[in-house]
This record gives sequence, C-alpha cells and structure tokens, in this order.
Amino acid sequence: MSLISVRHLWKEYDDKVVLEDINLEIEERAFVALVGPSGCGKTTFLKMLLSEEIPTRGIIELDGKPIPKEPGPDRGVVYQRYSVFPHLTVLGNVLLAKDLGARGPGTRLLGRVFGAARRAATEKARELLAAVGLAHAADKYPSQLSGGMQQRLALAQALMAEPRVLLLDEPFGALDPGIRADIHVLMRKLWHERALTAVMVTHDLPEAFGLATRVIAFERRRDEPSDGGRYGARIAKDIGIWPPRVAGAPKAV
Ligand SMILES: Nc1ncnc2c1ncn2[C@@H]1O[C@H](COP(=O)(O)OP(=O)(O)OP(=O)(O)O)[C@@H](O)[C@H]1O
Repeated sequence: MSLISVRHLWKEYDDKVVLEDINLEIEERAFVALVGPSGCGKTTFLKMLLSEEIPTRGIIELDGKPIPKEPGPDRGVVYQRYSVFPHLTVLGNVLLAKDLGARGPGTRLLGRVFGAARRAATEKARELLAAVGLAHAADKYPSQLSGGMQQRLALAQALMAEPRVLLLDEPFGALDPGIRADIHVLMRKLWHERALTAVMVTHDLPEAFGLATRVIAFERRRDEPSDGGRYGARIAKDIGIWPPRVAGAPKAV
C-alpha cells in the first residue's frame, strides 16, 4: 500500500483551476521531487499534503486513511526561508517544535513539556542538532547563523516531531552553490538514516535528479491568457531515477 495516495485531486481558486485531476501514489521512503513552471501549483499541492489548503475535489490519503484535516506531527515542513523565533537560541527553537506539537503525558497547559519529558526532549534536540551539524551552535541566536545554518536548523526543527512525511518547499533555493552542495549531502544522509518519506518542490533540476527517487513534473496542457484559468496543471512527467535509489542503502546511489 502507498503511504500517500492522491486521487482525482482538483484545486480551484474562484474560477481559476490550479490543479486538475492529479493522481499519484507515493511509496513509503520515497523521495519525490516536484518540478514545473512558476505558478503551476507545486506549492499549492504541498500545502494540501500539509492540510494548510483543502482540495476543491478529490481525495488525499495518508496510510490508507483520509489525511488529517489539520497540520500535525505526522508531517513536517521546511520552507525556503526559515521563520525563527529571534529571542530563542538554536536549541530553544528546536525545543519549541516539541512544545508546539506536545500532547499527552508530561505536558501541561499551553503544551509546554516539563520534567523528565523536558529532559528527554532536550536530549533529542541536541541529538538532532548534532545530526544537522549544529552541535556547536546550540546556544547561538538565529541572527548569528548563516543562511545554510538556518536551513539546517529548519531541518532539525521539522524532524523534532519525527514526521513520517517531510515536505520541503524550495528549501535550498536561497543558498549559494557551495553551501547548497553541503546541505544536499546532509539531506541525503537524513533521508537514508531516518524513516522519512520526502516530497520536495524545487526549481533546480540537478537538485531534483540528484536527491530524489522520482521526479514529477506538473504542467498545464494549455497556458494562454485567453484560456482564463480554465486549465489546471496535471502530471506531465513521472520519472523514476535509474539506477534506483533505495533509502537506507546509500551504496546503491
Ligand atoms: N490563496 C490563493 N488564492 C488565490 N490564488 C492562489 C492562492 N494561492 C495560490 N494561488 C494561485 O495558484 C497558482 C499556483 O500557485 P503556487 O504558488 O502553488 O505555484 P508554484 O508552482 O508553487 O509557483 P512557484 O514555482 O512560482 O513558487 C498561482 O497562479 C497562484 O497565484
């Protein structure tokens, strides 16, 4: 069974069709790159996977069940520009992800984590900071971080709730090429080492083909101003990388 199943999905804003009859099955541990012209609906699609937007028609299932109506800890997200809390340290920003997502035993009003749960969360946040190469920066403030370090922090924060699905919206688009290459290495490592299924929007084809197991291109079959928004984008290409990349088996890359 697929982890994510999208069937006959349409998204319209007023009388403008953005996405038209999208059908897609995403296997667990896949790394899907979504590419396509500007404005073709890639971010809108990601927002529907995150439950920040509601489909006009059609079905999205996560693990065989309708996707939850609200964003939740099962889906993490990283945007191109990370919105940090400037008055919190790097460690504090990662812990906040836990606070915001906190539920159940060990939690109190406002969802803040206390006591043993707090200590476990701090340990986990430190482990994540080490995993993204920010162990040395735990006590720094976001304004003291470079763009690349901020995106590493964004990854740590997104992973704090151990999401099954990691959604990435041009996460490395604002970085210089050298920094980007470094963070690609990190992204590969995280995907191999953690139980993640990733869906990443990117404009960068080498990035798409360099990281993904599968590259999906959205495109409108007609895109004339005279069409007045009658046609949405569809899946124009669905390319499996060859030889296949297998999560957890970096030697196969
Ligand atoms: N809330 C909204 N209300 C109305 N129209 C919207 C809304 N959000 C997005 N759109 C429109 O939907 C279309 C798709 O936008 P979207 O941002 O998903 O495209 P994209 O492929 O991610 O573009 P880009 O590559 O430039 O980021 C655009 O025409 C946009 O103007």
